[in-house]
Amino acid sequence: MDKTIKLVFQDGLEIEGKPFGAYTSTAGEVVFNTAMVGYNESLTDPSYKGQILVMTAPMIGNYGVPDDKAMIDSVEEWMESNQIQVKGLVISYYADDYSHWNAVQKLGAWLKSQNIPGVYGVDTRMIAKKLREQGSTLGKIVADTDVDFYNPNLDNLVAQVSCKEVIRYNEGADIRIVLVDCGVKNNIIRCLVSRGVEVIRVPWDYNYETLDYDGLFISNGPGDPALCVPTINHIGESLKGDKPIFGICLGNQLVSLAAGASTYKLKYGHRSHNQPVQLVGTKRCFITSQNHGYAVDDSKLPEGFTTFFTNLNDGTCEGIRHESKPIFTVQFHPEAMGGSIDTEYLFDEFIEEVKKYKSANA
Ligand SMILES: N[C@@H](CCC(=O)O)C(=O)O
Repeated sequence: MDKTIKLVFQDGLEIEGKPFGAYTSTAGEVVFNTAMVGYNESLTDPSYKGQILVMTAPMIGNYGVPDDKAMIDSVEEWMESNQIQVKGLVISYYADDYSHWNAVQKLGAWLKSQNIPGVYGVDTRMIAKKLREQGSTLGKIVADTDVDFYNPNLDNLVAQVSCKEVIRYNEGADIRIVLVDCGVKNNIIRCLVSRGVEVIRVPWDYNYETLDYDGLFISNGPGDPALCVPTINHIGESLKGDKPIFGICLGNQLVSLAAGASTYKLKYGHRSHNQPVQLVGTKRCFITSQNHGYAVDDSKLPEGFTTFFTNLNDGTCEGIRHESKPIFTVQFHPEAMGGSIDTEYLFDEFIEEVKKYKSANA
């Protein structure tokens, strides 16, 4: 008889599916992503640490998996980090046969090689509707043995995915950017390096004020932002100075917390590549790539800060900026990967601000 595998929710709902990837049990927070493409990028995005990812695109696996070991300029060429970060993957139709010019293996084989279970043959749109109505919930994938539910948001996931030592890219360039790695996606490094700057990637709790640098970047990352106390304290010190600061996703939340704002958990988060955001004060809308469960409460921002972008679906805060200093942060992902690149220009604006700062302080 063919093996089966179950997705079990905390409220008792059990959904039986077919296994692919590793035949093993796991637990985490169940989240859904409605993007039509980008499963390789999502699976390796460190912000998904501790989560069981439900992808609602009807067919997954059809374009295979590229070489996850291939490197360009010291970062994985095709992936967003050096390993699969999700705890498990749940999809509707699994395409075991793949066809794409850069694919080297099947999705199922790749999951198996990293001991990550997959469930297919389930109604992922029903699961998305359930999570939208009830909110994010814990769940588990049960193969041969049962496991306990696990809440990743109680753990310091950032410490697990951050680099352990300082890494420099494009060393010797004129402009030096400190990148606080809370679980950085590789495309953020690519977006900075391709603009000709040196990137000094430091661990999440590193005291970067000991370094010689011109601009500060705070990365994306997993879990509850309020747990990143050392990072928040370091950013608090930086906010007193004049160096340009740019933060993405968790970076937006950490800069906001350091400034004195608060964060809260959204009912089910934003995870897709078609989230519309409005640049406050204009009628300009950008389509953005997103992956987050928490948000900044902009109903009471600290003095000097104002809302940068607003989500046009639910009105939530999509970033803040300082009224007089070159400090701005966004909840969405301007580096995309996969997703729309409408807002990649924010990297250019950041580097321009850093250049201005550097020449004014030369
Ligand atoms: N972990 C945070 C940030 C996600 C990210 O940086 O991608 C959240 O879920 O809201």
